[in-house]
Amino acid sequence: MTSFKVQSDNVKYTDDAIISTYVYQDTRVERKEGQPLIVKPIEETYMFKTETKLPKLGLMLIGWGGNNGTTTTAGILANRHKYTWQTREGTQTANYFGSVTQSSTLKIGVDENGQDVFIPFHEILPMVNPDDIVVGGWDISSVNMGDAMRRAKVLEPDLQNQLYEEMSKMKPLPAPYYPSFIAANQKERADNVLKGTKQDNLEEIRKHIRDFKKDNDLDKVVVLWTANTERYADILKGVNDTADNLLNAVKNNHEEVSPSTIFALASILEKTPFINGSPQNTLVPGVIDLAIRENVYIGGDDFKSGQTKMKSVMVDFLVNAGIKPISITSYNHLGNNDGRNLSAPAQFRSKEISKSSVVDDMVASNAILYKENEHPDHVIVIKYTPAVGDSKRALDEYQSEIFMGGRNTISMHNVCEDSLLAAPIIIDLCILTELMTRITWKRPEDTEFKRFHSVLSVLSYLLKAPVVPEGTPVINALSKQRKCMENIFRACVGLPPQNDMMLESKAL
Ligand SMILES: NC(=O)c1ccc[n+]([C@@H]2O[C@H](COP(=O)([O-])OP(=O)(O)OC[C@H]3O[C@@H](n4cnc5c(N)ncnc54)[C@H](O)[C@@H]3O)[C@@H](O)[C@H]2O)c1
Ligand SMILES: O=P([O-])([O-])O[C@@H]1[C@@H](O)[C@H](O)[C@@H](O)[C@H](O)[C@@H]1O
Repeated sequence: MTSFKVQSDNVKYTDDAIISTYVYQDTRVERKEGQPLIVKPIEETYMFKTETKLPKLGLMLIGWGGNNGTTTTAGILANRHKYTWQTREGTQTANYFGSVTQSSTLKIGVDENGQDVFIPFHEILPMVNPDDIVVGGWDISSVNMGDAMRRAKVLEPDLQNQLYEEMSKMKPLPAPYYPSFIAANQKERADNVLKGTKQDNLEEIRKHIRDFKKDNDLDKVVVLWTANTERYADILKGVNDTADNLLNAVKNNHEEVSPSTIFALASILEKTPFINGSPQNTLVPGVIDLAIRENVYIGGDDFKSGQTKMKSVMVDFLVNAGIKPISITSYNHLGNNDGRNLSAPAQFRSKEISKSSVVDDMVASNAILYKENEHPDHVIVIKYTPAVGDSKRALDEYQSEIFMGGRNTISMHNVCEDSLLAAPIIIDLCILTELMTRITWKRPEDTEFKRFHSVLSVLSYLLKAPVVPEGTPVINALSKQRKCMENIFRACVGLPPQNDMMLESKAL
């Protein structure tokens, strides 16, 4: 339900859609060697159509029995049942804190007194209520969700006890397990494994998706990978470089096709969006090629939940303040199973790549501070320390060059409760991906509305290493990512972008 109505000739509300005409204002720059930049304001008119009927939505988690999967499931159930539970600080009520759609707001405008008016983010456009999401999924561990929640040791016992009976009835579907892709220390969990060839696995997973949709009477499903971090797959010409080659590679049981890529293919072939919450390169070129061909949304990589999210704020602030970060040392230790998996070099390398690339756009934006190809020293360390469990400790040091050769050092200790930070992000990824399936666009002169590009870069705010359409820029600065998402949704209801100029309170 939305709590506002836009009064404008550019917005039409029909029984089942919101249709807006939006003038996109931007600037185009012409660069000529040795010449001043020529900067031209441009205007392009778009039309957006947002279907307003909400579907019955399912979320199929791969790695359902993990810390993130069980915490996400528990959080949705606790909110749905409005559970409260005792903690040392007193009675706690279920909430969706950490979810940008459920617990953040956006400025919709100013009132007659010039006061800002804010609405809940999820009211800008009709979005599915997370309480209503039906959760299911797969795990190579057969443990039911009640026992897996207990194994995760994330939630307060009083809440676990209230959820246990309902969650213990939830059993994960079997999944493909190809040992070379995750750490050897995960082998002992793998007692719920699909047998047969990769082609058999692909067909079985496709059937799982169809059955889940039918058995729960769902209109739509989103498939999301929150299983363990895999090693990178080699990108091989003739194997995973195109859709047809990749589908052939599956038929040929090729070693380089990972479980996560099998899930991505199955989702796409079932016309179901697929999101990769981990850092490995699940979305190989062949997957992207197939998603485009089948007009299905995909997104990734790697939830942006804690240490990296903070980094994409800190570096944005420093560089935009004209301060030059010269070293970023990011260390963390954690004791959950993800940390155990990451203690293996190949799996750590996947995470190191996604955590390292997060400052590139901010550094590249300031040629005053950084010469071409100059970067801050950037070190990533992750250590497995069982004693801290899911309560990951991140210790970061930002050393920067300041005025007249001075040095500024910012040290930060950030206790990121990994799953309590990741679960709301998983919920947002599900809700926003579903929303995007209801938004289409066209130019006024076009006859048909069409979907956005299959690679959903609008989800970047939620991801450490955003996958974007080929040839388009990767944005990591958190403020830019949030503004992009918010302003696209504002455009869908015919509103201009939030520009924070507040001229009405200056040009007095
Ligand atoms: N803040 C965060 O927690 C955070 C942030 C970013 C990314 N991630 C990523 O999310 C993922 C999950 O994190 P977690 O803490 O829940 O880990 P976890 O180890 O608790 O859960 C992963 C689950 O995946 C299962 N699994 C492994 N391979 C599988 C396969 N092929 N098919 C189905 N299930 C499989 C495991 O049995 C396990 O239950 C990891 O890849 C992690 O890097 C987490
Ligand atoms: O999101 P973030 O806190 O920067 O990154 C986290 C890493 O620091 C952590 O080691 C890993 O276990 C989590 O999966 C997550 O990726």
